[in-house]
Amino acid sequence: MNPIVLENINHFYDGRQALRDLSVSFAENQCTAILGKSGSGKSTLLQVINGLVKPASGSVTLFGDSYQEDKANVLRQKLGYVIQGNGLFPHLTVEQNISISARIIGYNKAKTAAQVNKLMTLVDLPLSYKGKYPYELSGGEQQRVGLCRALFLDPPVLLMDEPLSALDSVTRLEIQQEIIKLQREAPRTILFVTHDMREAKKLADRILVIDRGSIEQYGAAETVLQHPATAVVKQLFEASLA
Ligand SMILES: Nc1ncnc2c1ncn2[C@@H]1O[C@H](COP(=O)(O)OP(=O)(O)OP(=O)(O)O)[C@@H](O)[C@H]1O
Repeated sequence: MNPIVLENINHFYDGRQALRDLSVSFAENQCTAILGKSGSGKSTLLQVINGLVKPASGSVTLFGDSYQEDKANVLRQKLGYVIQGNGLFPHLTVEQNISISARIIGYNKAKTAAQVNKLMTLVDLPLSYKGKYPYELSGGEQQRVGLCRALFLDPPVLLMDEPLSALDSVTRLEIQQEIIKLQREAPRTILFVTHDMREAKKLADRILVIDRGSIEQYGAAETVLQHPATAVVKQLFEASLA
């Protein structure tokens, strides 16, 4: 069973169509890069999957369940979500940011601390940063904290919306390596939005290209990169590598 299945999704903002009869499913433990021009619907697609956006029509099935069945909270716990610019709470410390969902699941102090330590170590954040506030961290460190927060409940699905786009190329490379390491040690289903073809090539098993809310091409990363199916995909790849 594929953990994420979308069928005939349509969504509109102020009458403008953002997703257009989109049907797609994502296989367990595969990493998919979502590519497309600005405004093509990539973020909306992730938000439909995590239940932040309720589509005008169509169905979203996660692990065999839909959001309609009063299971939204349980479903959301299966999804880690990392956004561009990290979305950390400025008034909370690194430790508090990472463990914000501890209460939902009823972790005690010891379990919470152990999970924070484990995740910070995994992404190479010094444990001495636990008491720091986001403004005291660099952009790359903040992004790592965002990643730890998304992974706190050990979700089987990780959704990342341009997690590395604001970072310098060295930090970007480091966090890409950490994502690869994470995926090797504890594979999960990852969907990440990126504008960077090299990043897609490095991290993704599969590539999904969307344009004006519809799927332009979806397949194994190598196949899509070597054989762009349409002029839109070709143009996107050329622009990204220029
Ligand atoms: N909250 C909103 N209210 C109104 N329109 C929106 C909203 N969110 C997105 N849109 C519009 O829906 C379309 C798809 O937006 P979306 O953010 O999903 O695209 P995207 O591919 O992620 O873009 P980008 O690469 O620039 O982040 C765009 O035309 C956008 O302007």
